[in-house]
Amino acid sequence: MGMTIAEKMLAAHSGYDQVVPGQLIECDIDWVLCHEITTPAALKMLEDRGMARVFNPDRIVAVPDHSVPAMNIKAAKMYQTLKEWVHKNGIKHWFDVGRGGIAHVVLENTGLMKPGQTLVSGDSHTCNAGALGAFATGVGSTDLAGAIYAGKVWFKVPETMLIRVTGQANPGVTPKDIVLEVIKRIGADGANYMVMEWVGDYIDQLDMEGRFTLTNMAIEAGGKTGIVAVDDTTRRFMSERGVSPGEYTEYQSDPDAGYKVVVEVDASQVEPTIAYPHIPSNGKVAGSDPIKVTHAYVGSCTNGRISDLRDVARIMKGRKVADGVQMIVVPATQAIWKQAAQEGLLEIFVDAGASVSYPSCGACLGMHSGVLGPDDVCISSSNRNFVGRMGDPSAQIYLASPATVAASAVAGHLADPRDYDAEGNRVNAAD
Ligand SMILES: CC(C)[C@H](C(=O)O)[C@@H](O)C(=O)O
Ligand code: SF4
Repeated sequence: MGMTIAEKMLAAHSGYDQVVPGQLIECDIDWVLCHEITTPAALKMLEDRGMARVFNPDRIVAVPDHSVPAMNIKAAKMYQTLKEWVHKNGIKHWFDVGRGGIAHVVLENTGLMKPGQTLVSGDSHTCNAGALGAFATGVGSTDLAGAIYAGKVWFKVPETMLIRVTGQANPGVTPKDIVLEVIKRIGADGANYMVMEWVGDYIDQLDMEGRFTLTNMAIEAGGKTGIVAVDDTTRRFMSERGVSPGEYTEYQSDPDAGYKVVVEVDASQVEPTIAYPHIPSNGKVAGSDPIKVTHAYVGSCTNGRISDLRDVARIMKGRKVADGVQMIVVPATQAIWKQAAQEGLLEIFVDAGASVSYPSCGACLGMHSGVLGPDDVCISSSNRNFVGRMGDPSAQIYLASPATVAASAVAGHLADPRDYDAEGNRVNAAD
């Protein structure tokens, strides 16, 4: 039987010609991504065993992002631990505060991580990098320690779910809506320990930013990772980052590859979707209920990219954030922040009455810069709406595309991005 892309990559990294789902392999890891939250525990484990070394200082990318700039002494210490380790071990790719941003988005733009490679990190959204046609997955601190020490991790070869998205999405429908629709259909555990491989003409036409949004959310369906095969869009993205096709391996799934499940999505039938509290699979059509919001958040490794900010600016331009709503916009990286400034997007947000923050995970996981209080209601472009995720357990989090967040911030309640056309003109019933 043929193999899927994921199986081919895992075989190539474990010395086999062929692997099958369920097989245990010892996998060579090309890249280890480290941030300040989970890396200190891994380093402590190694230290306690007298194993404090790194397999290859050139193959580790370190980016503090969750609790930086530090908001308390504990966070400052975690940052120090990461930084001291980086300097002590000569870790080559260090993106300090002011030079980085959210680790996943920093990494995708460096040109370091290439198609066909393997990546682990002590972070569940590591699946993000699968959009490059790579195998990227989150691991716990013990496996992270193993990867830092030996450049290897044990995996059980996952089954693969094929998600075929065909047709043209209607205006106002973004990759975030597509992935929320898929998670709604299959459930928050629908892809448990499976690779989610995205194919179809909708994916073929999708830019890299949209593909990252799709693979980023694999974990919200329980997936081991998300993958999009390399095509001209990927090649162009890599060459814009100074990497030519000769420098990486492209894998395609065989026509007779075995898939555990096939999910068919007609993009033309998908509507702008909002995931209601408290689980990302709780999707409903945007505009169904005008529930009042107190917070609107644009950012995260799912939707804090330049195309997301442009989409928000399209709707915010010349408008105001509704009274009673606190809107926070967090460009995912320094480079995106700068680009947004150059394009005048940040000015649009500020003029609208939004607060523009520095690149970091920010309020996405309720650590700083916009923690929610009791009974707050937030519409967010991030990826998780679990109880207590962004702060107080009584707060309500609604997940949506950046456009839906912007439309809701202006309206002061959950709203429909289709109320605006591609130029940002109001098209449906006026407020
Ligand atoms: C802090 C980190 C371990 C965590 C993760 O693994 O995803 C965070 O990034 C999140 O989004 O919840
Ligand atoms: S932006 Fe949010 S989801 Fe992404 S890594 Fe940071 S905390 Fe996790």
